[in-house]
Amino acid sequence: MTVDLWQRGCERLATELPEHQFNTWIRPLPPAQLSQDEADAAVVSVRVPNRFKLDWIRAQYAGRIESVLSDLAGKPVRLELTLAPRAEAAAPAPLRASNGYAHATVAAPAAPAAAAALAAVASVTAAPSHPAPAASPAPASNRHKLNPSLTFDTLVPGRANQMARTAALHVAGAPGQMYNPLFIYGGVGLGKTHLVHAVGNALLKDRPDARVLYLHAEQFISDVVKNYQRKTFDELKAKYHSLDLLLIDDVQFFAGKDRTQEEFFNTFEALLAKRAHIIMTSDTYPKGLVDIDERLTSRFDAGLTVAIEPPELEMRVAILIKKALAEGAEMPEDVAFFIAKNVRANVRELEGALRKVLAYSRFSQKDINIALTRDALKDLLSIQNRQISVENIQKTVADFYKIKVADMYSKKRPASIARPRQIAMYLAKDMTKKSLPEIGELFGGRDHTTVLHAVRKIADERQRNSELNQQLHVLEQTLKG
Ligand SMILES: Nc1ncnc2c1ncn2[C@@H]1O[C@H](COP(=O)(O)OP(=O)(O)OP(=O)(O)O)[C@@H](O)[C@H]1O
Repeated sequence: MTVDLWQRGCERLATELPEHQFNTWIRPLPPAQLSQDEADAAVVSVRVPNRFKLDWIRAQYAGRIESVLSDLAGKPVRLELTLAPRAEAAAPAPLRASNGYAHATVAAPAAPAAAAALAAVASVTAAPSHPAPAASPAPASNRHKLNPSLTFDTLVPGRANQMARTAALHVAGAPGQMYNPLFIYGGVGLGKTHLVHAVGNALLKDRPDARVLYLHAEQFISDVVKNYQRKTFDELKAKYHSLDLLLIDDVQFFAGKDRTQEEFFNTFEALLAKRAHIIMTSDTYPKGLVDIDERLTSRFDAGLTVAIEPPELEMRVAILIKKALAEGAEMPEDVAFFIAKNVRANVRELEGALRKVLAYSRFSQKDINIALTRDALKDLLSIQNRQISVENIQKTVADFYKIKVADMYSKKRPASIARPRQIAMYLAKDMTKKSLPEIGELFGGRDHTTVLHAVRKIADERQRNSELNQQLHVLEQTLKG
């Protein structure tokens, strides 16, 4: 009866929630238990594997779940979320492993309640640190690979990295406890490496004797090869299995490397067994990794998987201002907006543009303003202007959503066509210098108010819908070549 109610509730939620939200938060939950409270009201209890997920589900979805269940049961149903016991939480959820659901981008919090929940999680890190696992002093070599300038202080927070940053802060404050392993994924240059270094640096500040190792997946591969040739696997074990915190970047590089995967699996199991923490980064979510054994990918997904998204405009501006200050330069806000509007790919490119502007200003001994910035970035800006035309946008968007280019000018209205058309209008306004009437003309002689409506709608939705934001980001990158 309960399972049935819960099952039906899930089926309903699957149709009402965006797919990636359902797959990330609701689908992995185990079947619920039904009971009655003192007032004889129905209570549905669900066990959630960790506090982070519990806070998030409570803040974001509890009301929705209750109303769906109440509706289906024909009477009020109260949802009770409880933490699963450790052993239960640590096991990879069989449902996830077997059904291969798409573990997509984690949505950024929209409601204040969610922000409060996150703040509550973050504040846990301020508590005194947990007792360190018994360890002899760390060999100095175990700490060498951390970059001391990549800290939480130098990482600009924003919607794009909110979940990942909060989880990372939590791990830094209480390694070996929750979110183990922590799996951080996202596109190039979005701050994954920065974040994992920040955890390592924070832990070492707190516990200088902790054994922390940061390395790129390729270094692990070459270590395995070296030890394989020399038949010195005990050395490999001694190096990795003794760590308190392993930070490993770009695990997608393990693809097709069977022996490495086997060794990593052993390392992984050994570290988790002694409650050492593992943080991994990758360009995709665990189930999206190719040529990596499912035995590994399901373990990657067994702790917490979070995305880092491309930063939105305001965050790009904040990053520019902060990085300029760190270089001893003052960046006027209008200039920061100008650069941020023109350089959107990722933070690394943003840094590149900033370096050019700062160098140009120093070299010409002029203050930083828009005119100087235009000059400094003229190559970059002219490449953009040359490449992006409305026709190009229409073709790219039509290809992306698998509709005909002709549908961009047609009067057809089904959502499968109208929405890509609105997206193309939005991009046309954002990425070209064309006016609303000109864009309307190029979209089959539509009125400028139609274009305006599309531009506003997509811009607004982009703020709230991380899946759309990702798609737009891909389109923007494609258009910029
Ligand atoms: N939120 C941020 N605040 C400040 N600096 C940032 C932020 N995000 C990224 N950066 C900076 O951008 C640069 C690129 O970041 P990083 O190397 O961490 O990216 P990545 O996601 O690991 O990329 P890749 O997949 O290419 O390794 C670094 O210099 C980093 O310090």
